[in-house]
Amino acid sequence: MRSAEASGTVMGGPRMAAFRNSWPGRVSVSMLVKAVAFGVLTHAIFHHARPTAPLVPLLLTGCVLGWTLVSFLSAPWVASEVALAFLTYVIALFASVAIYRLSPFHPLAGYPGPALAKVTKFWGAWNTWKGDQHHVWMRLHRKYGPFIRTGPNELSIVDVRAVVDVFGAGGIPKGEYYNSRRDPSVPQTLLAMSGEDHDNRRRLWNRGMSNESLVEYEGVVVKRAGQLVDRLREESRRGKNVVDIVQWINFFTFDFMGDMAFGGGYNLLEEGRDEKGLWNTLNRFVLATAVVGHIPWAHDVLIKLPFVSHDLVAFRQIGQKNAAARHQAGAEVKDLWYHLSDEAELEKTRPSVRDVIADGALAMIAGADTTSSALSSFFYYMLCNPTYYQRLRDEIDRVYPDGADATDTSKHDQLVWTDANETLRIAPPLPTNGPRQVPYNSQGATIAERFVPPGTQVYVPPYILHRDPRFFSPSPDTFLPSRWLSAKDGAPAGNVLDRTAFIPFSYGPANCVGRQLARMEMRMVVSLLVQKFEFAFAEGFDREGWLGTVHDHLVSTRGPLMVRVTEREGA
Ligand code: HEM
Repeated sequence: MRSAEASGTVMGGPRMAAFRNSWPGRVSVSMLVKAVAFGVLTHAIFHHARPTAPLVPLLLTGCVLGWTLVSFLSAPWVASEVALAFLTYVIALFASVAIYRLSPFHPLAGYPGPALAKVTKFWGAWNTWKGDQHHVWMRLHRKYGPFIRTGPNELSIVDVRAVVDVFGAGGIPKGEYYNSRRDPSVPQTLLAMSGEDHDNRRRLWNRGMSNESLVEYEGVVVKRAGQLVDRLREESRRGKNVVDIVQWINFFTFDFMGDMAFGGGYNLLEEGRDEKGLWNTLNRFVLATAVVGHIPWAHDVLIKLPFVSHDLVAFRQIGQKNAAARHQAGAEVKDLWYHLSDEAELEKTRPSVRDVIADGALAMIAGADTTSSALSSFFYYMLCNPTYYQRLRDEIDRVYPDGADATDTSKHDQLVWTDANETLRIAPPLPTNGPRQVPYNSQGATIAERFVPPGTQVYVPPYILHRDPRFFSPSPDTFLPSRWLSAKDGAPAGNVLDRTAFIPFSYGPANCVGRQLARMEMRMVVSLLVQKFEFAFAEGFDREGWLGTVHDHLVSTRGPLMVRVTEREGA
């Protein structure tokens, strides 16, 4: 039949046309075999060459190439045949990938996990989109144990030895996940760096977060915390005195980070509303980067789609604009910018403005959203636990009697119940944190005494580690601040069985550089607000439902937390 068609002897007749369109009856088996072979070959090439960033264009090129070749080899052909060949090629390609990832030949075959997770990273992207990655992984760890496969080349490990093996000095570097979050038009931020580059940039950040620097920033916290009290006082004097405490805390942390990082620029507390939608932009930015982090190869393509890129670009621009303005203005105070740009000229070479601007958006996200998340959770758990709330208030009234200045940080070491450890344990602001990646060009790594092959991304998720009875017992799922008290504070000892498992600020050389600042901020705000106000859940507020609004988008985002706020007598 093919030779007759090719010679043109039967071309064009109506019966022939009908016959031609009646595929798959007349499709040649050899053509299908070729399509399958090309699909498997494309997989083999991709597997070997490991194209990361531009995978999509390569995939498409491969598809088109396969299509053309199949079409050519099975010529003469008709459109329906080519369509079927192409479809067969694509199915064969994806089937080959899926079979390999599920097979005993895959290097991670020995690790348990759901089939979908083993086959595609879209599973992880979907969980992040929904915001419940921490809950999904928790269920899997409870089913399968400390090691689970959460992606084709990805593990989540809940073992205290992994904290040291992964995050400790000599641990595992950052990889594709962090690179994909990066704006290709600007230099890398501290967050995405590893090795020597990280050490060099981190030295500047460490200076900006040293004890001396924190003393400089205290005045800024005091000013903004005072402004927060004023605004809540105004609200408490209004009719229903019900406020969304999450929103006010957001405003506080955003304004404060703006002051500290860029010498000022945001005035959300003063305006009492977020007219420019900064928080929404921030939240969408956090979500977009978290989803893209799962599918790094898609970043270069997604970034070009206006509805995806809008928030990524908008937020980066806000951070970079403020950073540039601060650079122009020069140093008035020794803010974070002063240290990051080495205005004291302590380094051999000063970082370029572009380098410092790159850390602009990072400072806002890393500093504002995290602290806001921790403070919001603190208020939530405090209000859910009236006995704890009473103890906290008694302590603050004792340490700062008769309305004494509750911003006095010299008394912070007397604040036992005000410490936020239990909130950071039960609701870590980065519930699953970011992964590290065993380098491709390595021999693999040993993590918690198990071999992990090159290229594997490894998570050690704080949310799950913190609720593991091997490390926090009894009642790891219960908010129990007394577990952090030592015997001298009158608490039963032994509730924190292994402190290395407590990693809300991560661990090792790339742990949170701002943790002392965050703790100082939290103690100050809690002391001041609890001293001045009485808080209670607003009537009818769905307190159980609020937990469902907390989403794991790398940094956790949260919905409105409606509380009744009343001024305390004599406050
Ligand atoms: C309660 C508040 C905070 C929490 C729970 C928190 C948590 C964390 C965690 C878990 C990491 C490691 C991220 C990773 O490995 O991918 C991190 C890194 C970082 N944090 Fe925080 N953070 C908080 C507040 C702050 C503040 C106030 C700043 C100040 C700007 C800050 C700046 C940073 C920076 C720059 C890094 C990157 C460090 C590096 O890669 O060397 N954080 N934080």
